[in-house]
Amino acid sequence: MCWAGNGATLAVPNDKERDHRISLLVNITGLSAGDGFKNADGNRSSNNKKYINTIYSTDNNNFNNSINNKNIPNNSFNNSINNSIINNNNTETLTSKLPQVIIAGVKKGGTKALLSFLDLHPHVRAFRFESHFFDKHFNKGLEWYRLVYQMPLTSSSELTIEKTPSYFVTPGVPRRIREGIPNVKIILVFKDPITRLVSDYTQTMSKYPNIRSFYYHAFLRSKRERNKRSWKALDIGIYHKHLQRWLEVFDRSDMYFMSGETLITDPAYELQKVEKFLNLKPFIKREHFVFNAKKGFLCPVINATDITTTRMKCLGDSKGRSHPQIHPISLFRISSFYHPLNLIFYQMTGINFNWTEPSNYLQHSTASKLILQN
Ligand SMILES: Nc1ncnc2c1ncn2[C@@H]1O[C@H](COP(=O)(O)OS(=O)(=O)O)[C@@H](OP(=O)(O)O)[C@H]1O
Repeated sequence: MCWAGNGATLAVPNDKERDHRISLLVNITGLSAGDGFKNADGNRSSNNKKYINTIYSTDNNNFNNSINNKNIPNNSFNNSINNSIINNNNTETLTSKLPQVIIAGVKKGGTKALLSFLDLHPHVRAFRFESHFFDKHFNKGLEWYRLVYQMPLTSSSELTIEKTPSYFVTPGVPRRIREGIPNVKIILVFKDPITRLVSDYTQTMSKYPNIRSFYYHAFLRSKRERNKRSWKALDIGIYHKHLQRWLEVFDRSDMYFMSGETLITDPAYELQKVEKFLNLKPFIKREHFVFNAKKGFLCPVINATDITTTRMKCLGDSKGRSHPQIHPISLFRISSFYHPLNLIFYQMTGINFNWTEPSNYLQHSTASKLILQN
């Protein structure tokens, strides 16, 4: 199994699996191998083989485009498909399964780190893209999700896992997941909403360098645009509000809440707890993670049993960005907003995440004395 870092190599299937995928698509679409799928404009694009090859392109954008441009008749997915392949040793049938585990958020909580660390486990197969099936593609049907969206071929002992962080905040998603995959387990990684917010802002800055200041977004924009939507990034951190929707639909025992902070400082500890939650054989150890000074994070190592052949696999550049400095007074003000909401969230989850208290942001600031005195 190989982990695709951000924008890095995609797990390309072997020939056998690729041929199998092609025949599968030909079956479910009713097209012959020479026919082409139509793109969004109704023009025939390329032949199916080329289409499949595009799916397995090593470029994430190509993958997403090929999925978005496709125009496959919906009802053809209602047929039940004999989707299986014999593994290389001819010992077991592998099938594409709907995910048994979904990492449903939170955005910037450490979801990619968690997915890639879990993928170290020999009985886990991570789906490497954010499918957005339950929030954006639900009308395409579960078979589309499972087959056309390329859930990996797995044996009966392997778990398929995917992550789409926007699920956490999208109303309707918990119920869709529950009804679509009744036995699914949900994992949520929570980070201090302030760190999460700054991380989110940093990501937006990297895409739109001319974005207005953090201060503007946090304090001015919502006032000025009182009747419009307030800053969405701020809303994501109102965890108890979003979690309520999940708890109305899922048993607490089917959900695992993780600390994004511990995932950074001691990933093995968190991963071992997840192994228990998923009834996986214990596998992940502290030796699987080595601190990389350049990255500033613990990175997973492949082949951790033999130190001479280990290889570090840090996450890509978009994970672990350096954050802009935000004025402590701004942080204090936002923290004062989140703090009472965090307490409700701690009560709801039964976990004290111990996130930074508002006054801590002011400890080294002269302005703090003024604010605390008044
Ligand atoms: N080992 C390791 N290496 C790098 N980064 C790590 C790691 N563990 C956790 N993290 C944290 O993951 C944050 C990104 O979170 P997500 O993957 O959930 O982001 S996203 O929602 O998919 O965009 C990312 O946020 P930023 O620091 O803002 O980049 C990291 O803090």
